[in-house]
Amino acid sequence: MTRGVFISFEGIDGAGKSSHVGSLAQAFRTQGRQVTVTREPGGTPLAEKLRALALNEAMDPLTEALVMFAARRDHLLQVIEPALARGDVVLCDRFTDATFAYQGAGRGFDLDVLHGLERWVQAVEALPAGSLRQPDVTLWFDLAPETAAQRLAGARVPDKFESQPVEFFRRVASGYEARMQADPGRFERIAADRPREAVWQSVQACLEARGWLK
Ligand SMILES: Nc1ncnc2c1ncn2[C@@H]1O[C@H](COP(=O)(O)OP(=O)(O)OP(=O)(O)O)[C@@H](O)[C@H]1O
Ligand SMILES: Cc1cn([C@H]2C[C@H](O)[C@@H](COP(=O)(O)O)O2)c(=O)[nH]c1=O
Repeated sequence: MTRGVFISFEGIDGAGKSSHVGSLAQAFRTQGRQVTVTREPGGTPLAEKLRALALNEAMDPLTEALVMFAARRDHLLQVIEPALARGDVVLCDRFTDATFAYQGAGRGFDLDVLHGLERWVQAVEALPAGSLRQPDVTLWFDLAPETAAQRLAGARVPDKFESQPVEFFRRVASGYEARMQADPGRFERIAADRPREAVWQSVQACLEARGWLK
């Protein structure tokens, strides 16, 4: 049976991730793969309710981190693990790197606590004890916060995170950088300051190089 592949998309708000999720899903389907497209926080009825709270209600950083990980646990068990067991390609718009970047680096919340939560939440039955479910590859759309803000200006009503100042997103970007340094083999850094077609070429090239896309 074909092995499932778990691909996450990361970056600051407005970096241009979501624009490529649908195109990548189509590319995999054209090659005969079953694809599950999902997002975090969200992806299940419960996690979507938690998403609405996380994106719209003020809460302290620990509460925010717990809400993100609670949504993730439900999403992993209900959607991601069954899809990987079926052999699907799972395209997930954000995963745990976002928690380290936003709650950890952005809010300044304790990274040790986040590592602990990661260990609890991402231990799943399909993996040996001590292993955690992580994406096979993480596409990090790297864009200057000023450019992302310009792209988002007027595009939609900003939520709690999108309303944060540029300084917050500089810290978030440094959080992504730190996650990449800690696990360089998993990350692909995509220069997102180029026209959409050039960014798409890079996305395809990364997945071709790993042998997942022909
Ligand atoms: N390469 C690009 N050049 C210029 N504009 C772009 C590019 N890619 C996306 N955009 C535009 O930038 C805005 C943000 O794009 P998109 O929603 O894909 O970003 P995102 O990273 O998914 O953001 P969020 O995480 O906040 O949902 C949209 O208006 C989109 O049309
Ligand atoms: C998973 C996750 C997400 N966030 C933030 C990042 C974004 O501002 C929103 C999600 O909105 P999007 O339009 O779907 O990108 O949530 C976070 O702070 N922590 C997380 O773990």
